[in-house]
Amino acid sequence: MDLETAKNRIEYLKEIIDQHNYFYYVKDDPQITDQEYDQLIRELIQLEEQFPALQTPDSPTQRVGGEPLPYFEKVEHRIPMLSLGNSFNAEELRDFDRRVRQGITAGQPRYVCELKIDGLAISVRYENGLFVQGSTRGDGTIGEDITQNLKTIRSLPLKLKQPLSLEVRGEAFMPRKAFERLNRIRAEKGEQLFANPRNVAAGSLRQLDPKLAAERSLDVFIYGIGSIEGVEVESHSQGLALLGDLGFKINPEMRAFDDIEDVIGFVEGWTEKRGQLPYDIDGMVVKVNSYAHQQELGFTAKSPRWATAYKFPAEEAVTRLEGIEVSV
Ligand SMILES: NC(=O)c1cc2c(=O)c3cc(F)ccc3oc2nc1N
Repeated sequence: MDLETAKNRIEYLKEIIDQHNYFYYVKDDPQITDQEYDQLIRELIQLEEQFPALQTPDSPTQRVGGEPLPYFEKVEHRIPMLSLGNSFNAEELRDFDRRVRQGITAGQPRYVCELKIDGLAISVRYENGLFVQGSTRGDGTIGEDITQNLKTIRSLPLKLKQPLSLEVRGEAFMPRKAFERLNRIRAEKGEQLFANPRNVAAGSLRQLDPKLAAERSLDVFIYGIGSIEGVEVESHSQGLALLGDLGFKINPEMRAFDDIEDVIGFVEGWTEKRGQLPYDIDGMVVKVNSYAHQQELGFTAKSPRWATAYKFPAEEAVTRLEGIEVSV
């Protein structure tokens, strides 16, 4: 095969494998069998080995990086990654609503409510549509560069559907089934079990060997735009729709409401239902939808005034201790 033919075949294979990655890992709706997929990947690996000059960083074969890193570089967030203030009950959500209404000068607030995924907050930067860097929140201003580990998360695109330059925020997590499978294997080996999926996700992404991260079946939901060039976005819901169109995995359970009483009904409804989800959530996030309203409301030293995390009441973890029941 000559270079030109190989170049065309490699471009075709990258495109088709990216599409099938999207269907399988982002839409959870595979269009071909695993065998057909593996055949495509194997052909691309062979062609890139035969024609090394044609291998590019955004190739699906580049997801599991090279050798373990000696340490993580530091990354300064251009837009600080803040943390959410908490609301613990309906009355505190009403207080949040009152503060929002006092803080905006025009219009009524519209709220977007999302599941609060219990994982590790990450920031991912794309330039002209290509994944260039991923980092942890760190202290909100300085995080750790975990690019090599984040590239192993198949639901995080290496190449966007449009060549945009932007920075997105999301939560990397371990699905509960993967967590249970991992602990079963550790139990068989007599190793200490992990306490919860969140610890495993954080631990897997903050260790230095990308091959280990690649084995942990991690996943991600993208929940916000840190910064974006060349596109006017006016609201959080519009931003999420754009992120979905670009190929990001967006959590489908978000809902928008105009009345805080409806927000309260929605978040309290999830207190019971959360056990049905294939991943852990530790609450709900309520955000003011309009970016103009968010701009007016601004931030405290460490949190946005336009969002709050509704924390579920602590689950009654009942343990049997020498025959008596205690709630912890
Ligand atoms: N864990 C989450 O599922 C989740 C977390 C955050 C944040 O931490 C967060 C922090 C901010 F300063 C602003 C918005 C945010 O929105 C968020 N939205 C989410 N869905």
